[in-house]
Amino acid sequence: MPSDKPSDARTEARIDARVLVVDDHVEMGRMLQEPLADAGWTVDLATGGQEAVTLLRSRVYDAVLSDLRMEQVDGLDVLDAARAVDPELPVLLMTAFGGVESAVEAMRRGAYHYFTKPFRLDEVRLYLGRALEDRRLRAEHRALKQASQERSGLGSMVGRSAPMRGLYELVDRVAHAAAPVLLRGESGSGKELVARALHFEGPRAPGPFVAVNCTALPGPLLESELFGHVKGAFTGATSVRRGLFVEAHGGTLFLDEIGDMPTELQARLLRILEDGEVRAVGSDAHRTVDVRVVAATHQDLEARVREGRFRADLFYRLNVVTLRVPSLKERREDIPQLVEHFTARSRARNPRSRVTALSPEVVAALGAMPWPGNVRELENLVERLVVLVPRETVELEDLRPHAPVPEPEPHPLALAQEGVWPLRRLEGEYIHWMVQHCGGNKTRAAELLGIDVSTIHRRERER
Ligand SMILES: Nc1ncnc2c1ncn2[C@@H]1O[C@H](COP(=O)(O)OP(=O)(O)OP(=O)(O)O)[C@@H](O)[C@H]1O
Repeated sequence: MPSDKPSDARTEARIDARVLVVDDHVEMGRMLQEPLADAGWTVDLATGGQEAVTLLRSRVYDAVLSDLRMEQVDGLDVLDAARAVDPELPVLLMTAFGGVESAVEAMRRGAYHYFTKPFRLDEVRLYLGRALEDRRLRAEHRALKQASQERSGLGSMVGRSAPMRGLYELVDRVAHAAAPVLLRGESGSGKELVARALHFEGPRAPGPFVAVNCTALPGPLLESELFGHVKGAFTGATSVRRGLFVEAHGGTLFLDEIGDMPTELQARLLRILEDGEVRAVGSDAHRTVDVRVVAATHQDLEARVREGRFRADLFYRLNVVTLRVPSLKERREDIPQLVEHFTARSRARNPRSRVTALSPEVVAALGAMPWPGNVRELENLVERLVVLVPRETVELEDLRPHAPVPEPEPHPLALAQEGVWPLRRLEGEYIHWMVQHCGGNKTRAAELLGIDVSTIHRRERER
């Protein structure tokens, strides 16, 4: 039986939609057309199932309202045709009293709702409105999900330098494999971003991405956080905890700072990686989970293995696929693009800021800084400038209080004034000066010098 009338207010909202009404009695179709058009929808009429099927294949509809019993092509055929062109297209059927059996069959095949004749027009309008609203919400949800995936996939990573291009290629390949991954790289270089990209670029994207920092919790807490615990497993375990491995089922578990994981937990982690079975603290039962582990570290894991602080067997298991995330120093040419990206992001977060850009001198100075804290440090500095500088363009004097701006190197011509330098030496010094002047961006320096970037690399080696 059709359920009770929907009473929710959301059906009141007007939605721009195109509805197909199907009935082989023209008058019946016309009778429905007007009130539905009054509700704000565009209504097409099909006189019979055959015409409806043709229309469905040639136009995009948002909902179908069809009579169930029709000559030749009936409502069930219309339903099948509608679902073949768009499995989410809501189909509502009208049936005479006595046709309930086929209406039930229609519901089984995916119809949204059925009305038993005689029905009231406001009832049809209400259910149709609800179907359209559900469809709109579903589309909206899909769009949001896709946008958030793009934000989390490779699309969220900034930088076109050679090391980053190499990394993207590897991420793309590794995302589709099942083996655990070890990410290595300095603190703040973007390891978590890479872990997310591995998740969202691969087949596990619809599943959960769960991140945990192994240094954030003391051993026993980390253990129950990861593997879960049963009620009463230890003092204070007043409720059941599923654990992050179970939460990440079907997805990815990101174990940040794996080098700091206590050795007892390392043994348990190894067992899960080997047989996929998790046992909650205080429980005898095992649960099989399907989780891809991505671990990250900025430490020298080989040294920790030698010191007996990291299990060699776990290290070998994790080290099958290793990706190295380059430090910011190794990809200085990405700094201008990162600066632009973080400026735009900070502006969006601080709408009262007047800053729209950093001057080319500031960008060049940022390009020459050492960046021990990598991208995170650059991101924080840009945010500070966007919040604090009361001008549209950030100049060098704005930067000085916030960062150790390197003194510009003297121009080689000034140095050479004292004596005579062979032309080749002057050329070498000039190339070096230009690279510094461009904040380490060799591509830009090569452009300004009118030479190939490989010449810069060669001359630097000779220097
Ligand atoms: N290529 C990149 N493009 C854009 N933003 C980046 C990039 N790399 C890093 N970031 C940003 O820099 C910050 C630090 O990155 P992330 O947390 O991924 O580093 P991490 O290597 O995991 O650091 P830690 O070792 O300290 O955990 C984040 O805000 C991240 O969004």
